[in-house]
Amino acid sequence: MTEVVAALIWDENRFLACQRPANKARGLLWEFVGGKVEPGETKEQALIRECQEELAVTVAVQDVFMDVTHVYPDLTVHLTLFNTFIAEGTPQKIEHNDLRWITVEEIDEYEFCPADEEILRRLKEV
Ligand SMILES: Nc1nc2c([nH]c(=O)n2[C@H]2C[C@H](O)[C@@H](COP(=O)(O)OP(=O)(O)OP(=O)(O)O)O2)c(=O)[nH]1
Ligand SMILES: [Mg+2]
Repeated sequence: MTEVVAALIWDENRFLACQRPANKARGLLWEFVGGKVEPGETKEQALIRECQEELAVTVAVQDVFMDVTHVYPDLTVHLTLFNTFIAEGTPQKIEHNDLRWITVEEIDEYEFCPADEEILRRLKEV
């Protein structure tokens, strides 16, 4: 089981959707910014690191919005999605193919990673 952390970043009524690079697993699917927790890191530390590496922003990590487990052919992901806000910086497209601030009404226009489906359903409810 691979521990993955991701960030739900809101700006008023929009959240940040990130398109994965073409050359990685789940290439060109949309995701919440984040990545794998490294040995010796807490989930919060991993999420702050990933947001710095992938977006060049510093996030403040709040509570867990939701966690899900999904089995892919290549790995089983336990994804923990945190509510966060940007404490410093503006998201930069360092590694992603595209970045978009989207409303929950726009979710169906984007093809997200399969592990995110349950999360997106819940987002549409709130
Ligand atoms: N970050 C992120 N990963 C997700 C989401 N949904 C989902 O299925 N995943 C999967 C895709 C990847 O297989 C895995 C996360 O790996 P990653 O590629 O982001 O990991 P990483 O940033 O640490 O990159 P790397 O060092 O493995 O190259 O979890 C999501 O919403 N956000
Ligand atoms: Mg990542």
